[in-house]
Amino acid sequence: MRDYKQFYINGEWVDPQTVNDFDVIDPATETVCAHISLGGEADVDAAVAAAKAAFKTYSQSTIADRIALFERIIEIYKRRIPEIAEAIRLEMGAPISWASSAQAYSGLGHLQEAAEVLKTFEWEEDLGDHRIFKEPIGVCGLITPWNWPLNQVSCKVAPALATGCTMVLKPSEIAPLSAYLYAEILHEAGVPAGVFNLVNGDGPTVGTALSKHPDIDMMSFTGSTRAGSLVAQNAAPTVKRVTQELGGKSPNIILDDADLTKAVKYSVREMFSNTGQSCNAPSRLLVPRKQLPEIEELAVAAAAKARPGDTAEKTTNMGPVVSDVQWNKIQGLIKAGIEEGAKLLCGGPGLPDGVDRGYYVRPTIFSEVSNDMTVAREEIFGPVLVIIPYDSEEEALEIANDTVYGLAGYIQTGNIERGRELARKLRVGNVSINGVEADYNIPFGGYKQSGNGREWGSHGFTDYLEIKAVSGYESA
Ligand SMILES: NC(=O)c1ccc[n+]([C@@H]2O[C@H](COP(=O)([O-])OP(=O)(O)OC[C@H]3O[C@@H](n4cnc5c(N)ncnc54)[C@H](O)[C@@H]3O)[C@@H](O)[C@H]2O)c1
Repeated sequence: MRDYKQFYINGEWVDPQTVNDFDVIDPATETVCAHISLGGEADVDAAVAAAKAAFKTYSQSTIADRIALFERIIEIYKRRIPEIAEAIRLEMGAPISWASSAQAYSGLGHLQEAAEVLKTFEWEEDLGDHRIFKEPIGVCGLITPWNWPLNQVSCKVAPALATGCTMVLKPSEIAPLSAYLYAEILHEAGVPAGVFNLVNGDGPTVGTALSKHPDIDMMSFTGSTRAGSLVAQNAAPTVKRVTQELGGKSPNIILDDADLTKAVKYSVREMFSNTGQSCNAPSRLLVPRKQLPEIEELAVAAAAKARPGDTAEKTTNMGPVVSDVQWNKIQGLIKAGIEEGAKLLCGGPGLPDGVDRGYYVRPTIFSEVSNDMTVAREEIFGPVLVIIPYDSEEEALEIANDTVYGLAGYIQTGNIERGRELARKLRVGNVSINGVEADYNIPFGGYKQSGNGREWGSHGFTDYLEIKAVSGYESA
């Protein structure tokens, strides 16, 4: 078993100031797969001091230097993909085929995109007698969750590095292994000492210390709405910028002109991917009431394709959920669905057939759900889909927007123009029509309690930049 107990501060691997070991659990086997250390305020102070000192020179580095740095990072990342995939499999239970493709490659995608954006990004513009400069904001505190571990790390570190910021990363203590490898990659690529620092730890200790720190200029947080709100509250006295990517309960509207077989197959597969643990999962399936019986039948058939099992096995397409805490929470929500009168189409409480260990959840679909039921309102973060019937497109839109969240929306239709019109009326940051996937160059983020700020691509640079207007550029 590898030792992951050190922190990466000022270009070196260092021991924590106080010993505080923590077990990382493989959720597929419920066994310890690694040990990390949980840091404290003193570790945060050392990392922030290193980042603050490094900002003086790194913020002045040339764009050509940063592009060359990204090229080195990308090469090393590619070489280490099999190790990264294995780390993600162990830390959060992604089946190896999924960990090697979607999960590991998402970290690479953000690096490649940032390198591309760097080549053409406009760092200044002239407005009459004035010049507007975009400058790195300073020292950034980055806090990430366990569900897409390197996707989240990379979509923060890449724009921070590209814009000339320095940073302290605190990955999820539940899934910290791939972030450790990421730090090794940055070290090998020659990221200057102090530019990137990693301190492991829990939210209430290290997360709070970062949020409150007077020498941190911005916090970029991804995780639950509960913790994101605490970060903002702790950051408020020092008036630092806070960007948040939080939870979701995203609607997926099947319109009455959709190809039902294709639409339902896609909708169920998309909901169950990553074992339902995606903030933008299409978790509320809104369907025309008159087509409900046919859709229910198609949905059950699609759910039968989910194969929960050994995460090391290439044919497994559904892993466990990340922890016993999440497993128990999901069981409670499934029971609430049954008690509140939703119709259970498949799945339900307990472990899937043939599984006797691991935090596996039965792929579950509820139908005849109304939007005020607990399963329609709360983010479940597991393989649980709810089907909500509607009687008109207006009603579908009303139900879709009737949530505190506003991260993503999905539309299935045979008429693309109709889908585009409806997309404009959804109060969400990202809409996918007919299964078109997001690209790394589009902005990603939410309306309402799903957060603020946008990550990914050139829009993602904005969160890490200050704007300076210099008057005195009048032409002679
Ligand atoms: N919108 C997005 O882009 C996006 C992406 C992934 C996950 N999520 C959301 O994340 C949640 C699941 O992740 P999770 O369970 O790891 O969430 P979480 O909020 O419990 O933890 C996320 C991170 O925040 C830290 N944290 C916890 N309490 C904190 C505090 N008081 N101060 C500072 N940091 C604190 C944790 O240690 C972890 O690193 C879901 O709600 C999901 O929707 C959102």
